[in-house]
Amino acid sequence: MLHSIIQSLKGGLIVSCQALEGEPFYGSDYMARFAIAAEMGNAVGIRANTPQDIRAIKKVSHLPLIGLWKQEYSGFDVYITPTLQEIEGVIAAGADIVAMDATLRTRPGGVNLADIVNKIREKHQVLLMADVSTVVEGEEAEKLGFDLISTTLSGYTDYSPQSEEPDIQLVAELSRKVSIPVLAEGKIYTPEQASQCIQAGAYAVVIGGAITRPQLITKKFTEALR
Ligand SMILES: CC(=O)N[C@H](C=O)[C@@H](O)[C@H](O)[C@H](O)COP(=O)(O)O
Repeated sequence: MLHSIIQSLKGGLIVSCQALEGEPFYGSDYMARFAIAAEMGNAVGIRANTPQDIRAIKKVSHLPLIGLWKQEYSGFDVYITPTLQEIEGVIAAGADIVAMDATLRTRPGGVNLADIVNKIREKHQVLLMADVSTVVEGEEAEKLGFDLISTTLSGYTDYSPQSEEPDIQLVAELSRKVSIPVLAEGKIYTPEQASQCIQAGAYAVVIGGAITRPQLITKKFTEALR
């Protein structure tokens, strides 16, 4: 079952349906509609933030769902599903895959990533996705027993390349160096870039803003007219 979920993502597009408070499309109903639109466009999976959005999407879509829960803890940089509490919340909401920060940065509560992975494995049958920003973090995630890796955090840690472009080099290098699937995620704005990621070795591609954040899409066009 878990293996067939991974298989079903191969070579496909996963749409990240996320809006934070303050964004025009903030709200689980909007996210559910984006998920329906993604399915109509032949996406193979959905990525979603918060138990509330995950539940709303699960009601309208049968696509595999990568769940996360962004939470900020004062004094810590890690915010994507940072502690066991958020992980349990995402699993309880019905996510098929739990995405979490798998950087080597200090986590709230001082808990280490290996302990977190072991604790989930003892209790749950769920796939684990490591959101990383470097090759070393990806290699470490494979050793810890993650099922998939995503390049989500490249450009969002202060020691990874700060670029407006997708980190295709990271996708390529990681795909060569680890044996678990590597997903390309972050700053992919065009179909050509998505295709380049697959050619570079990505198992699948995750796109968020370019599909589900209309204010960002609009800005790309208005900037081109300047
Ligand atoms: C860094 C971070 O917090 N990334 C988040 C992870 O879930 C989302 O805000 C992104 O939308 C997602 O990764 C897809 O990326 P992009 O929207 O660039 O296509």
